[in-house]
Amino acid sequence: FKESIDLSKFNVDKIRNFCIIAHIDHGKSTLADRLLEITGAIAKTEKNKQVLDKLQVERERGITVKAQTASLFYSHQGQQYLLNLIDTPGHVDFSYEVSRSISACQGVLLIVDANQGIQAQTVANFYLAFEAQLAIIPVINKIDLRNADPERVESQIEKVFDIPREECIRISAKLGTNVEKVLQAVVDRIPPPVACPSDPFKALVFDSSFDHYRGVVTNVALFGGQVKKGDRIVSAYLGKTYEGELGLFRPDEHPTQKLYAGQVGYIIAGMKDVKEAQIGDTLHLQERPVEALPGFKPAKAMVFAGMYPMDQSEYPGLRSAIERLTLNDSSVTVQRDSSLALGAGWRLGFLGLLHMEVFNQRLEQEYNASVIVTAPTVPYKAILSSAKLIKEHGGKEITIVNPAQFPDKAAVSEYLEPVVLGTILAPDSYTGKIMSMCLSRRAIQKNIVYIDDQRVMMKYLFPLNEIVVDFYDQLKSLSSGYASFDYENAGYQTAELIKMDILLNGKPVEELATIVQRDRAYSTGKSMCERLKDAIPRQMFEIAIQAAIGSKIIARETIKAYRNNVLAKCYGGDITRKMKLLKKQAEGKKKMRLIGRVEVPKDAFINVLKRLTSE
Ligand SMILES: Nc1nc2c(ncn2[C@@H]2O[C@H](COP(=O)(O)OP(=O)(O)OP(=O)(O)O)[C@@H](O)[C@H]2O)c(=O)[nH]1
Repeated sequence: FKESIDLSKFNVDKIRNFCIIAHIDHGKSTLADRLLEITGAIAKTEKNKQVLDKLQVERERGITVKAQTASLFYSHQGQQYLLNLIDTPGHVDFSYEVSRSISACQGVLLIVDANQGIQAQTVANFYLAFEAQLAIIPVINKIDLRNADPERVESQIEKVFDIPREECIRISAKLGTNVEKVLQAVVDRIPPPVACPSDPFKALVFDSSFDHYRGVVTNVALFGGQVKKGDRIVSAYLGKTYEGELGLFRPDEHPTQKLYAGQVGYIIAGMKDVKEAQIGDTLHLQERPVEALPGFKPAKAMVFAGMYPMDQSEYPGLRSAIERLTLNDSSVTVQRDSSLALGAGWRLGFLGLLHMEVFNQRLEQEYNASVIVTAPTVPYKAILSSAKLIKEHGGKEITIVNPAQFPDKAAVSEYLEPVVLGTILAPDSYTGKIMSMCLSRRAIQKNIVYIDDQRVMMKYLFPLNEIVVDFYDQLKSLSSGYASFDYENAGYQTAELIKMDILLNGKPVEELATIVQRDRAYSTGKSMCERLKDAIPRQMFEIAIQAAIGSKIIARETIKAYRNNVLAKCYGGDITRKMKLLKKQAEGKKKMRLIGRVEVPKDAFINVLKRLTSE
């Protein structure tokens, strides 16, 4: 599809910018594919299934990670329209991407599965769109399913979102039923963008990606004026000047000579690093500066984990893989780190646990890197009381992402932990079980309502630390898969935090220090000692494994002494066999770390660090 497109004929009133929001698996990508087919952007073949889900991990997991954009041409009542579909990811961790996609739109298609009804992310996404004052078109999908119950879903939509049921469009994205009606609704119900063609060029950068050949591709929405190929463009954020190519996504890049007010497209301006393409930045012409649009708050990493190469010789390879991946995902923060046991590595910050898993999976799949990932932690804060430390840090408040930086209680007036507001939707028969699970995770109930005669919506304030590991899995399993969960950040609360050390024969093991909730210290300490006991082989002397808070020991395990004589296996005098065994033992030792006199195999660290908080 490479014919030249004359964009000048699309006045602002012929443009609609919209995105599709939905709970995971409710059919967003399938509907997007149908819209692309109907408008001729892609051919109708099996191969084109889920064109907007480009990454391998997306196809495999069936989730959208990175938002994509597509411009569609659509005739309605004798008029040609330019519809810009901005795809959005469908998981809690990526709600940041959803909100930035929304900022380039005037309306959304809110998809709800006709069988499953409203789920947690439907609610979260609805509020993002509602607060941004977008037109919301409710679409009930999968009406072809045998147990579809669109009536009931319409009642839920009326009750929870206060949208009249008559506004719902019932479709089957799979079969294409009523999809045309969706396009008509986009034209009829979503207002055109507010953008004045006679204003100076002003564009919002709402996303960016990295192309190995051409550098950074910025996705832009034009809030005013026009821009042509070769114009000198300035980024308001950095003040740098660029010159670039431009075009539309169809959904592949389709170069054009110009982009006009109200349109959505891309600019490739020779930026080398996505960090130059700040999301929320404003672009303008060099000779016509404009006032910058209100930007976004930068995405905040909420889950941190160490990443190390399996073997130090793989360090350079892993480094370049991480660099390349973060080029395309500016929400990952990277800091160099090193551990005595695991060698040189990084401490990476992610938006959430799934974000971390997806990143990890992409490292392995796309870059063939094998990595050790340590147990995730959340960013705690400390309010300092020691004048000396305040001076050192240049402020009272510090964020702690690494136990090694944990300031002593004597220098701190208050510790804080991040909290999130979680929404759970589930059939009411599971309410009791869910409530007691939430309670055991220190959650405070904020609200509970029935969205119909069988389904309950509960809101809880959770310490983030309590949901960062296996919360979602546990919720799914205790509700036989029927509960859904979403959360938004809700600031910080006071917490009783302490640093727990692990000692081997009295010597602290730096990489096993952890920050724990005071009343969890005992159980965490006990479980770490037990794990270490299993992971460290017996040695020639007794080994004491202890968990300690300051000088107080709170848990202990003992590994009995054992005479590890490898040569005992060789009876007779085969000297080469003896040499081989000795060499093997020496190699094994290289992979060990000596703590005091105790030899700890690398695997022991991996086992303890990896699974540490999963109980
Ligand atoms: N029966 C039926 N199945 C559908 C329909 N629409 C989508 N599906 C199926 O539902 C599953 C999820 O659809 P997707 O389009 O991948 O869902 P999604 O919302 O894009 O998922 P995320 O991108 O991860 O949020 C797929 O197996 C689709 O084939 C429909 O109208 N009817």
